[in-house]
Amino acid sequence: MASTAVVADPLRRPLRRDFRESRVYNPTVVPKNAPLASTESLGDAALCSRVAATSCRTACPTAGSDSGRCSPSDSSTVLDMTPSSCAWTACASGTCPSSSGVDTASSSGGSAPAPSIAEAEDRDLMTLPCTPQPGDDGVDDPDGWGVKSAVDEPVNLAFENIRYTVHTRVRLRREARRILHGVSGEFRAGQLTAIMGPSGAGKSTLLDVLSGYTCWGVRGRLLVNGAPRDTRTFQRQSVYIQQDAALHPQLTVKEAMNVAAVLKLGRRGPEVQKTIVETLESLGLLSHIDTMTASLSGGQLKRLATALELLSNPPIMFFDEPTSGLDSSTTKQCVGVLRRLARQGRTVVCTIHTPSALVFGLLDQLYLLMDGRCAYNGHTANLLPYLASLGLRCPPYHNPADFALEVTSGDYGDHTAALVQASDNGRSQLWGHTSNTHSAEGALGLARRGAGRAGDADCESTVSRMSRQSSETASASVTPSEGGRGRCRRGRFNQVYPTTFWMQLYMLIRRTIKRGLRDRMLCHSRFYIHLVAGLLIGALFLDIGGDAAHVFHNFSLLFFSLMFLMFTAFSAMILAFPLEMPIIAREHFNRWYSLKSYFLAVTIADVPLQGLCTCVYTVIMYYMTSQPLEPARFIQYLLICALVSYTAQSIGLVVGAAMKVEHGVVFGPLAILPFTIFSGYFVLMKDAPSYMQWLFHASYLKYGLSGCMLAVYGYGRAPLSQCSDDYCHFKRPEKFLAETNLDGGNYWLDAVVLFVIGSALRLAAYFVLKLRLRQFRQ
Ligand SMILES: Nc1ncnc2c1ncn2[C@@H]1O[C@H](COP(=O)(O)OP(=O)(O)OP(=O)(O)O)[C@@H](O)[C@H]1O
Repeated sequence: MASTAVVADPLRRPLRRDFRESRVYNPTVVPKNAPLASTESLGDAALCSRVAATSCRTACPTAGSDSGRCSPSDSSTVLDMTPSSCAWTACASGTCPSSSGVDTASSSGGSAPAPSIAEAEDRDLMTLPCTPQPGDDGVDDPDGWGVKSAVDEPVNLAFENIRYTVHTRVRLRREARRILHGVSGEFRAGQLTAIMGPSGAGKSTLLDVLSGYTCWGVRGRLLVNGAPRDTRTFQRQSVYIQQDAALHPQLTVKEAMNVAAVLKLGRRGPEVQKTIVETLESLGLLSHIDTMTASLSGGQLKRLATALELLSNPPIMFFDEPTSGLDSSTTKQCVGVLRRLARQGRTVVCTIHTPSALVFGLLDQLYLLMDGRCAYNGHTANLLPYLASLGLRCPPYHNPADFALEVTSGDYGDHTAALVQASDNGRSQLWGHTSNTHSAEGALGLARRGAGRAGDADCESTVSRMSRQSSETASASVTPSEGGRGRCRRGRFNQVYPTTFWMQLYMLIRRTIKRGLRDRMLCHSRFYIHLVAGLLIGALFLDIGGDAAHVFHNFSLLFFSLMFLMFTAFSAMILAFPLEMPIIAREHFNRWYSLKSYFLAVTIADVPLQGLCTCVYTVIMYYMTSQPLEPARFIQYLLICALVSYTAQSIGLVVGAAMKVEHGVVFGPLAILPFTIFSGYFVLMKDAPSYMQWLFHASYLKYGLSGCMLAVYGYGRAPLSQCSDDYCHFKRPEKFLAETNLDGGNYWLDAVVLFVIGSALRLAAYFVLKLRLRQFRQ
């Protein structure tokens, strides 16, 4: 009976309690020399209990069985398929959770309602003085996926009447489309909640909305620990790990963790290193600490994405399809990790597709969506009774998760109205709790103790309260809520980050340079392309620079060189943002850094490489083609080339920020071609129709070409000494400048205009990126 007290009052458990500690929660309750259940029987008992909640086929262990092994249930149980119809008996008398010891409603040795998987596991954990087993939440844990640290402040999240509308264009008409139709619910600390539903039901959308990732177009009420959600605080409390674990492939696990630690914790040192090691160890990644991210498996990538966000020990974690692409064993382990995170007092919410019966049993709460409405909101163990109450009986030998999806997909007819009504679109609390569940009551306890702001001593559901308030004020349906436009904008872009702007910039520049150096395609090949092109062009136009007979060829050479540098600089940049967008979205959303520091880092980090490439090409070409070997002229020429590269990079940044890779590759060159036409090389400005001459002023390449020509031929250059023809009309350089309409030019003005255009475009690229990021999240 001692253990009864423990289980009956889970609220007394300390908040900062390691999951493993729960096994010996109250050592005084259980005598030291109490008989222990065998490892085997415990494992089987846990397994039996898990299956009990999901499928009664193998749920009911033989009453009084010492072995504790599962035995097939009788046919009536099979047909009934409701967990409550299953008998639950202790697996090993005296040590395992006896019915009398756990549930006061069930008498010793008699039949008691079958616990859910969560109940059974937690019962095991809370009452048994057993030796810690691998996978102490009931999941086999060969990799040691235990998670150690508990949260400081648990957080309950409630939402009421959430509506989300998107605006799409159909045949040039803007049409509003409602994705979420006034759903409500509550996700509690200490529980693992899964959002399930058929494809397109709105699972990811709901997660996006609840996490704050999507906020434009959202209406409804969101409460955190009973108080209206404060976006900034919530950002600090929560992390969102999206479906595709977008990570930098060129970093090792350790490097990725180090960057995350500095940016998320704002400090380094031995303490932080210890945290990193512990986090990696707890997620089974320590042995891969020096592995490049690109070499990690899908499951390891997802774990790394979790580890990165776990560093800041957030009390709320959102996971979008964390098990997608994983095999059944890894899926089980992955959900086991989420469950452990929840057991440490976190609110863990994930979307999941067709979980197996075993995985389904690891979930605490289920939020079932169909067509943007809530079909069920309650404990996983109550799902089948709930459906049965609506006349939807799960066929024998069927996975309850599959059955729920079939029902919501319409395989058994259209039950949308009945399901939405029965769940009151998520408001109903009828199915939320099972008696004696660690999860539910534990969460309530956490909420009571940790969430003082809620001040909700009588455990009245936040949703119920919100509903009541809504009906009292009768304004819920029209009140622009926390998700409203203005709040959304302010909240997202004026965040407070754990580190200063300069530290973010420093870390991001370091990371970008490191990645760049390891990216052979973008870094090494870029360098060699410039080297080879310099040699080729130098060989083709060998020694023509000082020959008055080849002034026009030299003009073409200088123009081509500008074009070459322009295209290479542009091409390198159009890929920068589109490929990184998922990473930027995740890291920026999870408060690693501001967009400003990221943008600046990306643009600064490319300067050394682009500068080196420009120098390599220019030096080789300049020397081989015998341009004037005067330091001032060479420096002026190099500067103009660098400024053209800078401006072309800026255009690449604008295109990269505005378009997807595939669009950028097609439309990008079109964005820079007009600059070449209006550069003054093909048609002189004075020869163009007067109504088109302004376009020459808008072409930055015109300033580049003018600057180059002035650097090479301008400012009183002496007549060319060489003339390989009988007659050389342009022996005097100023004559050629006059011919090309460049004689009145000013080198420094060209340089300044180029710099201004390049900088203005960069600023534009920043705002385009900001806009794009916003669209990316819609
Ligand atoms: N920005 C948007 N514009 C137009 N429609 C959208 C937008 N976002 C979501 N939708 C639509 O809303 C519905 C729900 O999308 P969501 O991605 O949330 O579904 P889901 O349940 O997560 O699906 P899946 O399981 O296939 O990932 C889909 O029909 C989708 O096409």
